[in-house]
Amino acid sequence: MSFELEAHLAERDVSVAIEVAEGETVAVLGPNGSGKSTMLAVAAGLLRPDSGWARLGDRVLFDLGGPGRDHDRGRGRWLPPHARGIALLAQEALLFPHLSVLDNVAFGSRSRGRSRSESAAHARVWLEQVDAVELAGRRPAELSGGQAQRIAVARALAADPALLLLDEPMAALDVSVAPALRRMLRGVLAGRSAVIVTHDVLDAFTLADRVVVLDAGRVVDSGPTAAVLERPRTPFAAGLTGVNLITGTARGGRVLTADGRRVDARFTEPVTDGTAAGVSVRPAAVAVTLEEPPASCRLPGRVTDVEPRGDTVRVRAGTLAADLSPRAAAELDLAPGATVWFSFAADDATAYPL
Ligand SMILES: Nc1ncnc2c1ncn2[C@@H]1O[C@H](COP(=O)(O)OP(=O)(O)OP(=O)(O)O)[C@@H](O)[C@H]1O
Repeated sequence: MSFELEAHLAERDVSVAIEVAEGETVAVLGPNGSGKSTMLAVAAGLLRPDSGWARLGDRVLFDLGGPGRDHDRGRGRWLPPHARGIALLAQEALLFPHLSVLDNVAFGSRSRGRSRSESAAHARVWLEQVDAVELAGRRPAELSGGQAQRIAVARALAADPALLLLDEPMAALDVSVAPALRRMLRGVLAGRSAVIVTHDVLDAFTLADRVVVLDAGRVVDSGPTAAVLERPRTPFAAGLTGVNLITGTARGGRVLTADGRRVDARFTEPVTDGTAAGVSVRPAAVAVTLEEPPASCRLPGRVTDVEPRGDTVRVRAGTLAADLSPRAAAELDLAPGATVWFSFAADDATAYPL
């Protein structure tokens, strides 16, 4: 079902909105404290905002009024968590420790009055979906973190939620088990309306149709995953994908930075002179020289960091980064504080309106 939410919380300085189309998975990304968990808690009914509203399908989940809202319908409505048709999956699996895996997954169905055998049969179907049938008889204490999270997914899905909320489901797991869980989630999220909070850009690329980027309690970017992450509008989004973001103003088919540098790049779409524009360029496409190069895209910088990364060396100067071969880095003999030039070919840089 489609989902729409708007929430304003003065005490937390959070004011956010999100839309999820029917069958779509939206990833919510943002630095610590940007409001991701707050947004999920409001959607799940665990936290009441000062104002805002939400609907799931054609049902109003809450309507506490707010800016631009027609207050005559459903005013003051606040459905409790269990009446929303929403399942929230937390970082930790939070299984009932005294119940077997099967009974954990069957719990919701049992508490809705279905028979024991019917609930168990239903639970087995969901255990199959998460590839964990063989764990049915175990207690939560006998599961690994990854296994417990699979069971939590089965339990959440067994309630047949119209919307699934996932709060960093991979965060508490060992990196070695995350890929298998990510694959499983990709299967169960297909065609389902879901919101996933994550710090991991790989989750966004693998699982989400669209992303919403939060910063300091506001939505600062949203759109199709590849467009938002490959053409970032914020330093945070650029940092997630590891691309350089250079911002400025469009002028005569180029981008003019605030300190007067001209950057040539391929524009993805026509832009009007004078409007804000961004340029993204991968660190691997950036060269570093000591002398000012003839390249048309060149920016001066003072080295802040030189970091070996396997077969490349990342050289940073403030927000600019370049990946050099170890040999090139050694020849330049770079150290923090050195003054250098970063340059790249216009063909390697993408410019877009901000
Ligand atoms: N229980 C609380 N009481 C008051 N303010 C809170 C509470 N929890 C969070 N906040 C504040 O609300 C804002 C949003 O926090 P929130 O936890 O939603 O961010 P987040 O993006 O989920 O962060 P993280 O990535 O660290 O989990 C922050 O300013 C935070 O300090």
